[in-house]
Amino acid sequence: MKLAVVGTGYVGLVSGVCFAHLGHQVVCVDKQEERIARLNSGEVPIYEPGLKEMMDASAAAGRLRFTTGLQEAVHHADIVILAVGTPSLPSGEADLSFIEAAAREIGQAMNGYKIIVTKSTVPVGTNEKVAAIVAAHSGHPFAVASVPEFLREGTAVKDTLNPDRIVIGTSEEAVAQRLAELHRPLTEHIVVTDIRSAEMIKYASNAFLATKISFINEIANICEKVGADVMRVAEGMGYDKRIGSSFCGRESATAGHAFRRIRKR
Ligand SMILES: NC(=O)C1=CN([C@@H]2O[C@H](COP(=O)(O)OP(=O)(O)OC[C@H]3O[C@@H](n4cnc5c(N)ncnc54)[C@H](O)[C@@H]3O)[C@@H](O)[C@H]2O)C=CC1
Ligand SMILES: O=C(O)[C@H]1O[C@H](OP(=O)(O)OP(=O)(O)OC[C@H]2O[C@@H](n3ccc(=O)[nH]c3=O)[C@H](O)[C@@H]2O)[C@H](O)[C@@H](O)[C@@H]1O
Repeated sequence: MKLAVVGTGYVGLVSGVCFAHLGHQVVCVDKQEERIARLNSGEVPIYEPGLKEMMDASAAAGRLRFTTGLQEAVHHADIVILAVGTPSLPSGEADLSFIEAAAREIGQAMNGYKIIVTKSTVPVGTNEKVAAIVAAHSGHPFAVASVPEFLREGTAVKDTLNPDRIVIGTSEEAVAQRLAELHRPLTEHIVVTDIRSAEMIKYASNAFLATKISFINEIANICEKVGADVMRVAEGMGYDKRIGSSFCGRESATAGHAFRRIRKR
């Protein structure tokens, strides 16, 4: 398939490289000229095991390009993937200005039917906003879909090529089939649902992981008071398949950006 990925941060770069690795024709776009120049010279701005090797191989095979030209990338693509940042505002709300600007630019660049996929982590209702913005700037037909990303920094390539599940939110059967075809080589666990449920799955998953960390921190406080060893407590709990051992204490105690975003709410 012909893909454009808008945003070459952690999510966009790793997704673009992995889709090219799977044999798709991928054009990655970023508005940062220096970042694109570095990527075009083979320099990878982040370290993820396997990423550079896959990027070099796909670029050499002509399946992967980097550009600042969003219009040419959109013209090339059947599927346009939005992977721009959605940082927290001081209020704790997600800053959707990058999403909105990218949707506007995609609308202006449209030259025919496209499936526009949001991979960025966005609040429920955002894909409807994206659709409204694109429609306001283009007369061409298009569909929007929510395909949230669950990768972790440090294991991003492994997580992308072997995800626990892929979630596809769309209101159109043909779009679901196309996106399922794109992701089928990665996993058999493909959850197809409506757009709002897909957006909610991402937020609910982040919230649940944050809850696990908060819970074990509270248990750690109690352990200190009663003279118990929280690591052994977490291990003893974690063997229970209903509970599981991940996000219960093995990692450091400083949570990542998505956790902080949830905690502020
Ligand atoms: N980093 C992570 O571990 C994960 C992040 N996410 C979500 O994925 C989204 C992207 O995250 P990151 O890749 O970490 O963000 P990032 O901030 O590292 O990268 C975003 C990139 O998009 C570019 N960009 C912004 N507007 C643009 C435009 N109009 N045209 C072209 N390029 C544009 C920026 O220059 C930047 O390079 C966020 O919503 C984040 O919450 C989801 C799962 C994991
Ligand atoms: O933007 C997003 O939505 C994405 O960002 C997150 O990334 P992040 O919030 O940075 O959180 P993680 O990288 O998953 O890290 C969680 C943090 O919790 C900490 N942690 C984890 C487990 C644990 O038991 N204790 C603990 O303190 C880790 O050390 C880490 O700092 C996730 O990795 C993505 O799947 C997520 O959806």
